[in-house]
Amino acid sequence: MAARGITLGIDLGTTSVKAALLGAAPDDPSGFEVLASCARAARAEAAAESVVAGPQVREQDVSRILQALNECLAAFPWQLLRSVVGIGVSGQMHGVVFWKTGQGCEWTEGGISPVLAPGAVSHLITWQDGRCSSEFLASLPQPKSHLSVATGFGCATIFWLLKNCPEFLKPYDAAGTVHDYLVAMLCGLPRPLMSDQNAASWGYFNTQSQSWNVEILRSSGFPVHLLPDIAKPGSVAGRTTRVWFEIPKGTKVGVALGDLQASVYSCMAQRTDAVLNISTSVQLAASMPSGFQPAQTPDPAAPVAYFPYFDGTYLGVAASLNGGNVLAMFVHMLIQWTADLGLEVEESTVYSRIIQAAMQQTDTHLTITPTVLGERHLPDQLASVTRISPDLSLGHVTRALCRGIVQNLLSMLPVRQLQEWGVQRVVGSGSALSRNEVLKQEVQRAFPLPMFFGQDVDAAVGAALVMLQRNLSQKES
Ligand SMILES: Nc1ncnc2c1ncn2[C@@H]1O[C@H](COP(=O)(O)OP(=O)(O)OP(=O)(O)O)[C@@H](O)[C@H]1O
Ligand SMILES: O=C(CO)[C@@H](O)[C@H](O)[C@H](O)[C@H](O)CO
Repeated sequence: MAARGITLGIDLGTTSVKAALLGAAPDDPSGFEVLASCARAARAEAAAESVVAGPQVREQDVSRILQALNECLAAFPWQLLRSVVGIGVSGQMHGVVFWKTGQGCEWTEGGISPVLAPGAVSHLITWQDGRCSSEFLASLPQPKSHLSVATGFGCATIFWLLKNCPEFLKPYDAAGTVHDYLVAMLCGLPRPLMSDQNAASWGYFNTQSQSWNVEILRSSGFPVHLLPDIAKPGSVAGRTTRVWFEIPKGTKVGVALGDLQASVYSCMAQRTDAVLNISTSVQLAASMPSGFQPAQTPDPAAPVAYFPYFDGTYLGVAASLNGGNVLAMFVHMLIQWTADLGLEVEESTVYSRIIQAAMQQTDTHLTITPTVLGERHLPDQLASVTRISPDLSLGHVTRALCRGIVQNLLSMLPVRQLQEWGVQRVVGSGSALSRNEVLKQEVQRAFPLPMFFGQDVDAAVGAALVMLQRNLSQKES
């Protein structure tokens, strides 16, 4: 087993935290090997901290996220952790967490080495947060960016807090995504650093000039001091300030990446590959030709967005809000109905039974449009079920739900468009896909292109791979 030049990748996802240890493997066609990996459910959903926020709020408790991370790292062999020379971090995009500089975390004694615990830090207000209504978003200034602003985007959330509960922001002087927060804490950064991947996901960021829309924001009273400094994705943010789970003090930490870009990086072997990632949400992404520049005005009705990737390139992305989370909602509904009938059933049993039932039901007329959470380009269009026949078995419903998730995505980014971009093959990733044979079948049925399925810790592997391939030989920027 390789024990030199190991990189650690961490992905702070919506449902789970994942970590992977990677080593160089010159004899493998990929050039790397995954030495160990681990995933832990974060179970971080929390009630809103701000009293005015309504039922659409989606917040997560940062201490739960860090606890899941600690569990992942504790599960790795210490011999491998000792050889870590770089840490790459990615996570759920768009969301925002606030903290007080110098007091954002505490290092508590946890056995062999100190453990990171939250200090003066808010909840994470996630990308799934729905507090910004269409009317509220329409009242915000027009961004000078090719990306429009949706609910759950950091800058929209900050505007909402500013207008509805300005007191909430008072104790804090720094903000970032939750993965920017982790990087800032590991390195003791005096000001958070953010890659353009995450900055674009907050809104009011111009990817061409690589700058925030500071004037537009300032003239609307936005607290611009909360905007992080920008750094290149793939560059080094700093070095760890202490030994952490046997990882030596002074280890390089990369600027945090978006989970979308990190997943794509882990499995896009060629520029002609498209990546289909199904985890909590779903993304279908392909490389834009080098030199591609998106139109400079936002189009809120466009189902495809162009997100920054590496080295000034872009990904064309259909990012659906309705993916594995819709299946998870269905599973929780079944558990609740069963409980209402006086019975108890385990979540894992429900997943395996519904998947088994749908494997028996190879086709269905039932049609489910699964957009329970709306889509960013169609926030008010919710889910629907049509063509209901008397045979409404679990198998029919599960198959129709899986098919609906895939068809909804393809209605946003049709295969024809992928082919025009030169896509020749689709790589499937994400744990909602790898754990669900029915979803895989529906993906294979829907794509008239060769399909290849990757691993299920992709964003963590991507974050580690960026460190392995792009950082270790570079000087800090
Ligand atoms: N036992 C199971 N069998 C099959 N699928 C499952 C099972 N448990 C969870 N899932 C699916 O996996 C999804 C969670 O995927 P994952 O753990 O990759 O989330 P995540 O990485 O936190 O998401 P993201 O990276 O988008 O934030 C759930 O939404 C659900 O659809
Ligand atoms: O699914 C996510 C978090 O678990 C998001 O970060 C998505 O990756 C993101 O919404 C999308 O890819 C781009 O908008």
